[in-house]
Amino acid sequence: MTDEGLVITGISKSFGGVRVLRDVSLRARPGAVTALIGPNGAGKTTLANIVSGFERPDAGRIDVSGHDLTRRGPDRRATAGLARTFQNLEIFTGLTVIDNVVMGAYGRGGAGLLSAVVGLPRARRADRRARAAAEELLDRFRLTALADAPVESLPFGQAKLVELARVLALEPRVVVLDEPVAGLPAESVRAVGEQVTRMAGAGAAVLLIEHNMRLVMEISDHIAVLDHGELLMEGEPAEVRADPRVIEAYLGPDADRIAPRRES
Ligand SMILES: Nc1ncnc2c1ncn2[C@@H]1O[C@H](COP(=O)(O)OP(=O)(O)OP(=O)(O)O)[C@@H](O)[C@H]1O
Repeated sequence: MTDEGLVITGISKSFGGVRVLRDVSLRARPGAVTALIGPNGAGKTTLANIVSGFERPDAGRIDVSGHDLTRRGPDRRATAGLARTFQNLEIFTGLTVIDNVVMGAYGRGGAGLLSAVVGLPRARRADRRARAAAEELLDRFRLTALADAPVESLPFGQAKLVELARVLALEPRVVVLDEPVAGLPAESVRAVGEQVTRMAGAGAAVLLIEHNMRLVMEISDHIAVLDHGELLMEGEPAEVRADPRVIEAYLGPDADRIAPRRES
């Protein structure tokens, strides 16, 4: 069976009688970057919370790789191959850069952290594998020189890269990234963009929530626009950028100045 990636069907959600999402359906295909954009308060993070199991929808369902996960908690979704980053930095302070990434590599299975701590032989093998995977990721993110630095000593941009490397170490099939470049300097934005493209290139279904339109237009294969909790439209970057409804609701009249998608 072909992998369906992330399929969001008919999601609705209200908080205290206020409707935040109304019948939202959306698909993030494996091997592609699907962006979810829209004005502040449109409901993007709420949808990400529902996808990752931190909020329950009032209606609708969430499928990952053909499995209905609507009633599953975040842990069960992680086992099904779903990973998520948050608007705030989620790193393990008190650990080094490499140990942060190793934690991700443990998360994808093997002997588990507890048996590793106890020191079982199988766990030692898993530990070596996790370390090798983490070293490779640090190399990819150009963080090798900082491997043994305490993660909290890093500038925000680099700490964000560590977070992304940890998520990649999970080898997720579906990744939800909530504003991964907010507050990052241009150089880190480029590095994150490269890695997100690479994640999709490796076959992951990426759902990218982001306000940086230059990045969105450059790395997305498909864009969905949420406005007041409803899907306004979806399409390829060029279509979205030119759509009068999207310009009116979100992009503004300078939309044509946003860089087009790089042809590969
Ligand atoms: N737990 C909650 N209780 C009550 N209202 C909430 C809750 N979470 C979100 N909301 C409301 O739901 C609406 C959508 O918020 P959400 O954070 O999903 O939007 P967003 O599109 O992610 O915005 P931004 O781009 O600013 O991050 C907002 O009006 C917000 O105040």
